[in-house]
Amino acid sequence: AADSHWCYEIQAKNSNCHGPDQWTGDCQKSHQSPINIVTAKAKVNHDLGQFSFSGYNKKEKRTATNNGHSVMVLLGSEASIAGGGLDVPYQATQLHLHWSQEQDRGSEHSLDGERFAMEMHIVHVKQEKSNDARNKIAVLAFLVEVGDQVNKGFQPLVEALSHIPKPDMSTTVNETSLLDMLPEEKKLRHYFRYLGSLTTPNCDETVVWTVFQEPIQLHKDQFLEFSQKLYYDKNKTLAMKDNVRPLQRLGARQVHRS
Ligand SMILES: Nc1nc(-c2ccc(Cl)c(S(N)(=O)=O)c2)cs1
Ligand SMILES: [Zn+2]
Repeated sequence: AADSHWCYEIQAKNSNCHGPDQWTGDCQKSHQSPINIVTAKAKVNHDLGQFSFSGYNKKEKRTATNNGHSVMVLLGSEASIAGGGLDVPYQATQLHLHWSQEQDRGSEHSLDGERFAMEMHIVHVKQEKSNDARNKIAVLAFLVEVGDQVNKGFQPLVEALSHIPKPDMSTTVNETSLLDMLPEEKKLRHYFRYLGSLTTPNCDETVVWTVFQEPIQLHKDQFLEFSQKLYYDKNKTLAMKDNVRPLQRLGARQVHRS
């Protein structure tokens, strides 16, 4: 029921769902995400080499869904990553985003206290079984900056948003390649790495995080579509925005950098 379901602070104010400080599962543990990354304290690790992206350049029709917390694009495991200091290859399963309406509070991670307009997460899972559960999932996190440059690679997703205003609605996204949505590959050499969790319940502490230094550029109008076309609820009373978990304590963890 809505009372027991998890939600973001912006929703908890007006309904009896459980906001971030009431999230259960692993959400109250000590290796949580997101975090603020103090870039000067990140330790250079030369094992953090370049990523090799496979299937990221394939133009595919995909399904986008409003799942009541974000817009999620299913990636049907035809894309995968290797390298980037990861122990084995990981298969992409989905991408989704977090955002606000303001340009400085829509990202989940922050860099030296700076927050961005949005954050895109491409979620991957390990191809083979392994006993180490701490890195079962690999999320590639891209910060998004807003400017006057149209991001052509984002356009198919932006155009799909008006077809999925309410939770549990899905639509087809025309040919997009993941690579077209990202900063150019040679700028993806610089990234931060740490072990953390899902930023949504049950906040499982099974994620090896990669936060790229180079932001994605999006046009202001493309950015505004997310908070203007999507809703958290079926009555379209609450626009979907600020689907951002508060910062978590780093604790004894070390952040590394490539
Ligand atoms: N129902 C939903 N699930 C998610 C989700 C699932 C897996 C992962 Cl890994 C994440 S996150 N933000 O940690 O990347 C979010 C969002 S909304
Ligand atoms: Zn996410």
